[in-house]
This record gives sequence, C-alpha cells and structure tokens, in this order.
Amino acid sequence: MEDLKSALQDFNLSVSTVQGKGRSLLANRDFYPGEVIISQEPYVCVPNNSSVSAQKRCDGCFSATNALSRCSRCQVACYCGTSCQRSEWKLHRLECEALSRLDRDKRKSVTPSIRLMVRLYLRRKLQHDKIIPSTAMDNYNLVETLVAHMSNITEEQLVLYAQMANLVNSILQWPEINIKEIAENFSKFACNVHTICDSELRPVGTGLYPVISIINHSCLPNCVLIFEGRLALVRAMQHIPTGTEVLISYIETAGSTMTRQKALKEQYLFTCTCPGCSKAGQYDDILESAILEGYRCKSEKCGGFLLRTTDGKGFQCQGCGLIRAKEDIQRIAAEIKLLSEEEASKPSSNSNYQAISVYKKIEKLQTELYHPFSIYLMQTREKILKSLMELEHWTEALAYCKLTIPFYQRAYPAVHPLLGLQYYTSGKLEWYLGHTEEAVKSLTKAMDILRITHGTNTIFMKELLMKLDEARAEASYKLSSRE
Ligand SMILES: C[S@@+](CC[C@H](N)C(=O)[O-])C[C@H]1O[C@@H](n2cnc3c(N)ncnc32)[C@H](O)[C@@H]1O
Repeated sequence: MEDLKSALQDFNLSVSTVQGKGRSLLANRDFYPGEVIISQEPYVCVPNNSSVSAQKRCDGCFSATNALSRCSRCQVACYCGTSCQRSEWKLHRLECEALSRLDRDKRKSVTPSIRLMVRLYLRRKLQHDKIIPSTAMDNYNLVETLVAHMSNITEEQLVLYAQMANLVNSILQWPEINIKEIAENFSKFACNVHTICDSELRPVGTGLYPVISIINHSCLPNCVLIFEGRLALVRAMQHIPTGTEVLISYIETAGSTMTRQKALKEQYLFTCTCPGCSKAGQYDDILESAILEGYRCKSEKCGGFLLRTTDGKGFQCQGCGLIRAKEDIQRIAAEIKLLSEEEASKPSSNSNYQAISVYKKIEKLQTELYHPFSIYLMQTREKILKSLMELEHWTEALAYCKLTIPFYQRAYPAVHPLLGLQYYTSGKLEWYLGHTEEAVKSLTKAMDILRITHGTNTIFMKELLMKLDEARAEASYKLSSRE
C-alpha cells in the first residue's frame, strides 16, 4: 500500500479513512473545474456483449462497428481489427482456452459479469507469473482491499453469488481455486465495478478500476467519472480546495431523495447522508418528491403539485387546495401501466413509428397525472425523442428536446454532463434545421459544460468544437447578408 500512497502523491491525492464511509480519496492541492484528478486503465473489463445483444462491441476498444470479427476458436471475443486483437491477446489466450472447453449452450450462459470474474482470475495469474507487469496502481492487492459487504448481503444474494462462483470454477477448472473467495469477489463487483460509457453516456461495458473505486459517493458530487474508450478519468466539476474529499455520483441524481437513497442502499449498502440527502423527510424534501415523482392538480389552470390528505382518501393541491380523488389517479396510473407493459412486451424489432404512437399516448396520460417537472414524464419524452431521432424526424425531435431541457436545468447543477449533452442534441437539431442563431446558443452552452466534464481532446469534443465554429461562421454570414 506504500506504493499506492506514493503513486497517489504524484496525482496530489491521498487516502484517508472517514467515519461511516471507509476509505476516502482526498485532494492534496486545489483542483479547478475541468482538471483531471486521476485516470486509470481497468484492472479488467468486458464489453456489454451477450448472446442476445444485437450489436456487439470490440473487446479492445469497445467500438461497435459493423466489421467486427469474432475469435474463430471461442466465438466469444470480438475485435475491430488486429491492433485490438493483439493488445488483448495475453489475457484472451488463457480466456479462449477456458471458453473453448465449454459446449455451445454453456458458452452462451457466459454473461459479461461471469466473463469479468474469469478475466479477474486470469489477469491475477498473468501478473503472478510475471507475464504481464504489476505496478502500484495495477495489481491484485488493490482488488483485495475493496469493500465486499459480505456480512450485509441477503441470503438470496449469497446463494446467487455461490452459483455464479461455481460457474466461474467450471470455466477455469483450477483445482486450487477458492469458491468462497470468488463469491466474495462477486460481492465486491456489486459495489465497486463501474459502467463504462461512451462520450454520450451510453453504457458500453463494465470495468473494475480499483483506485477509482476508493472514491465515495455524493448526490451533489464535486467530480464526474468519464471514459475515453476504457480509460476512466475523474474530472473536477467545481473548485476542490486542498483537503476536500473527492466525490462522484454512483447513481442517476435526478430522482427524489427517497429514490436515490433506496438505490444506494440496495446496490451499495449504505445510507447516504450527503448534503443533498441531509433534508430527507423534511417538508421541503417532501415537496420536491411530490414534484419529481408525485401527482399534479386536476385543474388545467393551476397545475400545482399534490400531497396526500391527512385522512389518506385523496390528494390535495398545494397551490389551489383542490382535492383530487384517489380513484381518478389510480385509473390513469393503471392505463399508463397497461400501455407501458404492452410496449415492453413487444419485440425490440418493432418499428419506431409504433413505439412513438404508444409513448405519445403515455405522455398524454402522464401530463394529466404528473407535474410538468415529473421525472416519469421526462423519461417518456426522452424515449419519444430517441425514436424521432432514429427516424430522422428532426423538427419534431427538436420540439421534444426543447420540452426536456427545463427538466434538465432544474434537476441538475449548472455543470453536469447530461445537461451539456442535452444542449448538444438541441444545437445539432437546430443546426440541421437551419436555425443557425439558436444552434450557436445551444452549442455554446453545450461547449461551456462539456469542456469541463469531458475535456477538449477527444474526437467527440473536437466534433462539437467544429460544429460550433461552422454554426458561428454561418450565423455571421447570415447576419452580414441581411445587413
Ligand atoms: C466504491 S466503494 C468506495 C470506497 C470505500 N469507502 C472503501 O473503503 O473502499 C463503495 C462503498 O463505499 C461506501 N460509501 C461510498 N460512499 C459513501 C457515502 N457517501 N456514505 C457512506 N458510505 C459510502 C459504501 O460502503 C459503498 O458500498
């Protein structure tokens, strides 16, 4: 651990134990918005490929091109080219041997998390045999120090981890392997692995980053975790003074305090007491939950949010005082549930046209039921927006994107990658549609946020900069030709 301490010193960071949280990462100097605090390659990682996933990703760079070729022997690993195949070879050679011993059906049951565990053991072996080097930030000892919460997990989870450990054992077939240790490592995965996302924050894989795993959670984080390929980077979103704890968010923070705390308790087994959660259960917090996840006033003119009446028989508007019957709410909620279930049961090959038609019906019902800032309404609009974009219905897509932006502005801090990405979508749509001045405004807002969260060196950010430059040039040309 002395090695890790001195490696972290090079980043101007240190590890300390904080009461009730365990290890925590501290800043040893001031960091400023946009600065990379720490970056790390994964100890192990896997793309999100499964036997049913329509689009496979390269094992090396996680890209999803049409020209991927599968490993001819095991048929599990996919590569976009020889460079990625070569970089993965030392680990895959052992993995390939193990997977090739399995019959076809069993090979199909190798999910990304089983593969991740198999790779963890293979990589440990490769480092132990000195076939690949170990460094202060890349060694199995760091995995050993990760929290497992074994005494807090349910009996049901324990059984599941034991079954998964048996499957890993049957793949590796190492006589000396410790099944209990594999089960414990699955428990470590549950609260330490990170979802690897592309620049647009779409999940592409899963990775274990044992140093980044030291970073604790806050619902009001000062940093953001971003990936460039499979490299994880933690960037400051605000000024972080010396001595401050480095914090990221493990979950989607737009939900109510109760929803966030439930998600954190279920997956990470702790009760969050961050400043964003400190008002849990107080009147302001209840009001905020009612806006985000509760119901709206029946009166068209009012649209205020509702709180349950003291007799529990209905809901009362906090704006105009009107009572809304429980039965009315239940009827609309049941209609929404039915439509959502019908849509979810349809094959994913169904057309975007059909999906849009169903989601618009859901949206209509949700506008009757929920507050305009409801998270559920926003999620439905996101789905409609995604389908409209896929159909290249730009005008309507822009209208939906604009509808979601006030929600994003309200739900997230001024510097947040999801807000930046939503401005980016809006700017691209405005640009396609020739609304050049609006495009410049939206792309500028996107740039102001994403240069902090994403840095400026990636292809993604260079494309944004190029679009912004083009939009600015066209806007000034239009202006001068008008004059
Ligand atoms: C990825 S680890 C973070 C590092 C961890 N503190 C350690 O000692 O290794 C996640 C675990 O840290 C703890 N943790 C993270 N954020 C926390 C917070 N805000 N409050 C309390 N515990 C937290 C929880 O036990 C959680 O399961």
